[in-house]
Amino acid sequence: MLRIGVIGTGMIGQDHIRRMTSVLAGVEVTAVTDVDVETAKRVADALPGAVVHGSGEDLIADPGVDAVVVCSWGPTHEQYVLACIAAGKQVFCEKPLATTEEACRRIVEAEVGHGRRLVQVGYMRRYDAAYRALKAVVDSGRIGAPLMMHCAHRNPGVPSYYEKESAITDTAVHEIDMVRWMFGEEIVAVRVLVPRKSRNGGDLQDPLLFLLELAGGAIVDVEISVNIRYGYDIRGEVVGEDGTAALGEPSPVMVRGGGRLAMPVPADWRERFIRAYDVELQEWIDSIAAGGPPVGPSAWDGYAAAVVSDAGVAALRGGDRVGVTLMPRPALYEVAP
Ligand SMILES: NC(=O)C1=CN([C@@H]2O[C@H](COP(=O)(O)OP(=O)(O)OC[C@H]3O[C@@H](n4cnc5c(N)ncnc54)[C@H](O)[C@@H]3O)[C@@H](O)[C@H]2O)C=CC1
Ligand SMILES: O=C1[C@@H](O)[C@H](O)[C@@H](O)[C@H](O)[C@H]1O
Repeated sequence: MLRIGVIGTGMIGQDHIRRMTSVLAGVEVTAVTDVDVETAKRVADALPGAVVHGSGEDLIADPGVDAVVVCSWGPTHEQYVLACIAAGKQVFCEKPLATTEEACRRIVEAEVGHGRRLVQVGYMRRYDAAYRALKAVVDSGRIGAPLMMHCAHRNPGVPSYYEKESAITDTAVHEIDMVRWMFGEEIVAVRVLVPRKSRNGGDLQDPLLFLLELAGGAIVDVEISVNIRYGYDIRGEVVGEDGTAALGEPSPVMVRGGGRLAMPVPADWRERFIRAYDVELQEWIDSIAAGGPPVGPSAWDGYAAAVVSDAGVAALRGGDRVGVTLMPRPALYEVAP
C-alpha cells in the first residue's frame, strides 16, 4: 500500500481523497493538512487512522507518508513541491505546477539537482478517453497535417480564489498543456482578444479568446468563458489538410421526446473528467509503487505551461503578440511534450 499525504482538502483535494479511498487500488490516505484546519479535521474524520498535520512541511516530513498529493491553491504549490524534492519524496501536484515561470524554473532546477524525477503535474486531459482518441486520429495522419484547432473551455462559474488573470493561469493552462501534447510541439507566441463582456462576469474579462501559435505554424484558438451558467462544456476540433476531427459529446445518453433531442451537460470538471482523474492517479500510483519515475506530465511540462501562461497574462494586460522562449530542456526530461 502506498501511503499518501494530501495537502489542501478543498474541492479537488476531497475529490482525489474520495477516489484514492474508494476507487483506486494500492493506495491509502494516511495524512492530510489544510490552512483551514476545521476542513482538514472534518475530512480526516472519514479516514480511519489518518493524521491531521499543522503544516504541509510537517506532512511531508511524516515517515508515515510515502508520497504527497498537493491540492492547495496554485501560489502555494512551489513551497510544497520544493520541500518534497528536498525530502526525496514523490509528489503529484495539481495544476498549475506554480503560477510563474520563475517558480517553475526553481522546481525544475531542484529536480534536476536531485537527479531523478519526483514530480508529476495534474494535467489530466492527457488521460481523457476523448482527447486520447482525438490525438490518435491526428497522429494516424487520417486528416493530414493538423493546421488549426478550435477549442472552447466553458465553466458555469468560478471558484473563490479566481482573479482576472486566472482565465489564463487557472483555466486556459489546461489547453496550453493539451495543445503541446496534442501537436507534440512547443507554443512560440500567444495573443489575447477581448470581446464584449458578459453581464455574468463581474470584474473579470469574460469571455476572452486566447490564440496560440505553434512552432510548426499551426494556430489554436481557445474561447474561455467562465460564467456561462448552463454547465461545464469542453470542446476541441482539429482541422487538418484533408479532414477534421472533434471531441465527441461526453454524455453517454441522448433523450428524444416532446419534439426535442436532449443530452445532459456536465455540471463541472469533476463530472466531465471523472475517469481521466482516475486513470491519471492510478497510473501515477502504479509507477511510483513499482519504484519507477512518474510517467505523466513532468516538471518540465509544468514549466513550459507556465512560460506560455505568463505570456498570456502579458497579452491580456495589453500586449499584442507575445513571444514565448523556453530555457534549454534538461536531459532529465528527454521525451517530447
Ligand atoms: N485538474 C483540474 O481539473 C483541477 C485542478 N484544480 C487545481 O487544484 C488546486 C485547488 O483547487 P480547488 O480544490 O478548486 O480549490 P479549493 O479552494 O476548493 O481548495 C483549496 C484548499 O487549499 C487550502 N489551502 C490554501 N492554501 C494552503 C496552504 N498554504 N497550505 C495548505 N492548504 C492550503 C484551502 O484552504 C482550500 O481548502 C488549484 O491549484 C486548482 O488549479 C482545481 C480544480 C480542477
Ligand atoms: O482546473 C480547473 C479549475 O481549477 C479551473 O478553475 C477551471 O476553469 C477548469 O475547467 C478546471 O479543470
